[in-house]
Amino acid sequence: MNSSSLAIDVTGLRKSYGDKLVLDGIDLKVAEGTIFSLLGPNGAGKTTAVQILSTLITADAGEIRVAGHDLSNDPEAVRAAIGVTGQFSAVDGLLTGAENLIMMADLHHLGRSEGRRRATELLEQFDLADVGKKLAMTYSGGMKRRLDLAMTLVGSPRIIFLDEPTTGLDPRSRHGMWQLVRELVAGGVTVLLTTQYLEEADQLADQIAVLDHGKLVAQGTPAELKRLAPGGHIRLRFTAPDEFAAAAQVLPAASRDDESLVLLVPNDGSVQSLRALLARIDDASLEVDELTVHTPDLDDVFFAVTGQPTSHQNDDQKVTSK
Ligand SMILES: Nc1ncnc2c1ncn2[C@@H]1O[C@H](COP(=O)(O)OP(=O)(O)OP(=O)(O)O)[C@@H](O)[C@H]1O
Repeated sequence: MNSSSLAIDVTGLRKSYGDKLVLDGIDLKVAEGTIFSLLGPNGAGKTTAVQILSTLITADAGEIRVAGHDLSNDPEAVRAAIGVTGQFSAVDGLLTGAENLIMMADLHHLGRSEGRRRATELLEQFDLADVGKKLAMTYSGGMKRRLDLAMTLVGSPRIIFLDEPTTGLDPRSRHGMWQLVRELVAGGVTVLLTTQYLEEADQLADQIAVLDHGKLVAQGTPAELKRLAPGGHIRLRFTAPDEFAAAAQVLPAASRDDESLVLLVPNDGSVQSLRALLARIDDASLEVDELTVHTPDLDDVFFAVTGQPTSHQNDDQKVTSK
């Protein structure tokens, strides 16, 4: 990749706290106008990486360029090009949404009328126009996150760091944030996103780097990473032992769990192969209690590359016959 088209270009980044090595020589290449996700469990070093790239703390070693500027020589230029939304919100609960935005506009020296114009525009864009005159402390978690992101955008940054932007949000607010992030990138902004949610990285990221114990253990597009994981299967659960035994005869490739009356049939998750399996079940007049399709997802990748399961390993799509 041509280094001039990289929004973030990091080589050999290292950081220790005392004798604890937090980042052990990581490389990150983030193309302009893309979403790059740094994915990892708690304590992997994600926040430390964002703090370094956004000039809040210094690295022990490494070459870092952000928006074309060398971070150690020209941190001011880096600061002018970036916006950061962290785990700790910049929102002041005792100000209204509009006042929070105007305060940011003042910090960016936008001038009074331009500041108001920008605040109104951002309240609209972030679906906060109705509550713009209410105190931010009355906002829901999702609304506060949206306001926080809107405040980051007041200075029109080209690169945005989002540190775990949806942690603690309900699914609806999480989807709302994802949509906003997609819109920002469609407008040409580059996003570096840290998350511990595999689904979030899968939904948003063009490129994902998996960070574990301060090292990058895998990197690629979501599709490339999924190829690292073992294949998918269809899980069939039966209530009647004789149905289970008959099904095991009909589907000899399946691995069986006699105790829970479950068969795992290797399957690529395509509609075609699912249809073929259902036809075989139908032909043999088998009574299946529950059918679950398990396609390899980033959870499997995570497990494959870190050896640790994630907290939401069993979120498969279930189809129950009752
Ligand atoms: N100021 C500090 N002093 C000492 N150790 C620190 C400091 N900041 C972070 N650490 C340690 O560095 C490691 C990485 O922390 P970091 O916050 O970067 O992880 P993370 O991947 O962002 O996790 P989380 O999702 O919990 O924020 C942790 O073990 C943490 O305890």
